[in-house]
Amino acid sequence: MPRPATPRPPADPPGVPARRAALRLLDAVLRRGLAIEQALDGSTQGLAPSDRGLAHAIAAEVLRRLTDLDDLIDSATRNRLPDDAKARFVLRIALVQALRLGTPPHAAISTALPLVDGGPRKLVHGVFGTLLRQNAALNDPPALPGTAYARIAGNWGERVADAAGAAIAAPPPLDLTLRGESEVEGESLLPRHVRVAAGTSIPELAGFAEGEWWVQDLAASLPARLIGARNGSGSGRALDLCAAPGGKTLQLAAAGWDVTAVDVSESRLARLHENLERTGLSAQVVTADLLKWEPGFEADAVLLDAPCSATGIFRRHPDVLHRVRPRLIAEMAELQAQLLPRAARWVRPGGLFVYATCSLEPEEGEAQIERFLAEHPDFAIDPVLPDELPDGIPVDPRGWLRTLPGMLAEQGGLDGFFMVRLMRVAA
Ligand SMILES: C[S@@+](CC[C@H](N)C(=O)[O-])C[C@H]1O[C@@H](n2cnc3c(N)ncnc32)[C@H](O)[C@@H]1O
Repeated sequence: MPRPATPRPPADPPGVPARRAALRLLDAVLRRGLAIEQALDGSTQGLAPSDRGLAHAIAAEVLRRLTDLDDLIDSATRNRLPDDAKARFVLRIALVQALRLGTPPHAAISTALPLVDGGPRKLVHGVFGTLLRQNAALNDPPALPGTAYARIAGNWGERVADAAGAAIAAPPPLDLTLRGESEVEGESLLPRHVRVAAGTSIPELAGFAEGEWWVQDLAASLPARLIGARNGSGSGRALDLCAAPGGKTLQLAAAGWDVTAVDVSESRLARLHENLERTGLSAQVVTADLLKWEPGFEADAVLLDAPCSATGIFRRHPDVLHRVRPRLIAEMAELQAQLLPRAARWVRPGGLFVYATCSLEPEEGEAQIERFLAEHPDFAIDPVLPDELPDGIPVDPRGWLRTLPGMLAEQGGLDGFFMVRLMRVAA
């Protein structure tokens, strides 16, 4: 006997699928501890690119404003909603659209209510309506989550933590690294750098299809700059370790190095291949786990852009403010401590070794290098020079570079990074 067909759930009305995807993204970050980028494909399957973009924008803005959104919600509920209550998630999505993203309130709430499913629709509708009637507003600049604020303030002081709050108030500008001498309109803070306004459409900008530039935060462009151009005769060999998606590989290749780029992630290396193709630059690309791989040669320059907690890139990836915990920082520090001495072995005597992380945590930067130098007397710091940097970024007296929230604030800021240039000297 044919089985009776299971009734299909009714299709979502227009506008709802993007909000449902935003809900899935927030669940992935806040309840499962994933990065937005990790969850994006799975959470937005089947959506048109514009809806995928909208889902991402809603989730990212909720994460920038989460503390203030929750304070508003708590001010309008008699019994505090649990942190993981569906109703709280749906209210965050509706409120952020009405208060931050310019969505008309009736559209924000009517596309959010279906997400409550069998839950308390009346409560969600009521809290949303109450807050809008009270002309509720979100703080500017936004408050960081308490744990993130305490960690930044503990490491770098309250001024830096306050600057981090200010840095997420608006999307940051976009930095382009130029392959050669091409002209792109915008502010240039270093040679081969141009800064364009947030929201600029990348594919429509002149020179994109021709591969004349690539998007790379100004701070992220500094480690490869510390290696510099390959001058003189012969082919200098550079190892770019943890290379994907390849911003630094492109810089090294454009500067004349014979680059071997290594990364363990095939999907991220696929983007590196696309980037090489678009820019017409070349590199040998190796898929390998650096804890096992051996290059079989000593390089003139080695760049290790180590995997890290990524707390320095919170402006574009606000999920790190919520999901990075001390345990993840400790795990990353352990991995870095294993990668550093391996990478160092592959630097020829007299060669350069640059270590970088996009983290605000001293455990992943300063502490790694202090320990490495104590254990490797054949390496010494080759201090970063002020004229290698944009005005307004100080070199640490110990010769390394630490970029922090608040630096270059008037020009739009830059990501938080640690980087150091070492030279292999005789032991
Ligand atoms: C900070 S990202 C690299 C960004 C890249 N350098 C750029 O400029 O585009 C760190 C990279 O380390 C890679 N990675 C993590 N563990 C690794 C390992 N054991 N061996 C090789 N690569 C690894 C990750 O796949 C990730 O692509």
